[in-house]
Amino acid sequence: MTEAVLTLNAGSSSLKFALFPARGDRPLATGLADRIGPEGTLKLKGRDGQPVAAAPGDLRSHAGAIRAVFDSFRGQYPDLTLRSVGHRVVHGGVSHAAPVTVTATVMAELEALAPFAPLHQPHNLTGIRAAAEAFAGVAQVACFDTAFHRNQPWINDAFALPRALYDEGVRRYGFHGLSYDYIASVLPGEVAHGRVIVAHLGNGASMCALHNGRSVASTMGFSALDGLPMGTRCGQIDPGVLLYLMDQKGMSAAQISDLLYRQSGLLGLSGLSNDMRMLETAETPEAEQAIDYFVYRCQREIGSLAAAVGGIDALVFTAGIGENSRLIRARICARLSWMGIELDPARNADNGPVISAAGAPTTVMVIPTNEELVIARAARAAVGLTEQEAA
Ligand SMILES: Nc1ncnc2c1ncn2[C@@H]1O[C@H](COP(=O)(O)OP(=O)(O)O)[C@@H](O)[C@H]1O
Ligand SMILES: CC(=O)OP(=O)(O)O
Ligand SMILES: [Mg+2]
Repeated sequence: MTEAVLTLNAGSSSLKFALFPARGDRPLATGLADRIGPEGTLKLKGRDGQPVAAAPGDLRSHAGAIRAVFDSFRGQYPDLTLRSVGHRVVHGGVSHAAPVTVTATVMAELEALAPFAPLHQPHNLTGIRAAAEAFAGVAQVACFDTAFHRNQPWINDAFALPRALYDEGVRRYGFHGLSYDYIASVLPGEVAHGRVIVAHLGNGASMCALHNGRSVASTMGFSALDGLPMGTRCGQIDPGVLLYLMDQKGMSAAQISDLLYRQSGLLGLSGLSNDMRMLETAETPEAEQAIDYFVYRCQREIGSLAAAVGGIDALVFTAGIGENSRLIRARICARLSWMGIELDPARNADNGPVISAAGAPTTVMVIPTNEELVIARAARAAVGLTEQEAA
């Protein structure tokens, strides 16, 4: 019998899967269901990363896609027993500082948080409902992007608004916590207990200042819009702009939401693409300005987070841009020599793990993130599977 846990990361139109064994860090298989609906597609990879044929299935719904993925995995592992399903859930609100097994009460609580993360949370909950339908009786475990930040000091949790708003949940939650949790768990000994800034630079992008492996401050706040500019999100913005859009241009909340979440950031500035790879090769002045803006805001946020923890021992790059773009890393670090940051160009070209120059006071690293593994560990723990690595 192959005992396994499934992890699920639900986006608006895609679902990422990984099947993990009862013990060990390497997935047995991974999958991506894209454009769920009439034109849904399913791509699967085996343990060696090679593509595997998908079983036929109904990709019009999330539940259908989940079943098709699991049937495909069962084709590879005929004696597969699923012990639990772990889900990335973007928002856990004020109370969830750890993963939780989903009950009807928990589900109602998470539904009530949907207005706080309108473009992420509903999809996460669809994933939970679909998995519960596809695998009746199997534990569904919610793992929150916000949980890792819940113990930040009040001063980083609050806005300078009337207290009643704080009390009703208008706080700086911070996101990408599963990614930061993973990075904190693999930091090398000499920096693990120190002060570290982790730059999660993907399509969504944020940074987090860690001290002794715990989150002290982060760039995202109440929503996943704040802080750094992103693929299509604006990042930090003067709230006066929103008042102007409402009062003077008569824009509705839905229109403003679409503008800030889907039409801004790298896409809005470049007029070309949200994809950093494309901007790096495009030779338009607007694409260059979009990169300049991204780099500059990264530098400013690093300075701000360093101030929050009183100076740093290490800077870690992760996620799509952070792991792969030597250009962006070099450009961000170029103006940070005042913080003891100096890159070794050859190490940077090799994508790390250590990319700082020998003898530089601040260690700079590239560490690939692994949100799936954090989810898998929580899904195992929830059903009492222990974590010793299989021999
Ligand atoms: N080699 C590369 N050079 C520059 N950017 C890259 C490279 N590989 C991936 N990226 C960028 O990483 C981003 C996607 O990051 P990812 O962490 O996968 O995002 P998400 O999980 O939020 O969808 C895109 O902007 C993509 O262009
Ligand atoms: C919270 C968040 O921004 O997530 P993502 O980067 O997956 O959009
Ligand atoms: Mg991501």
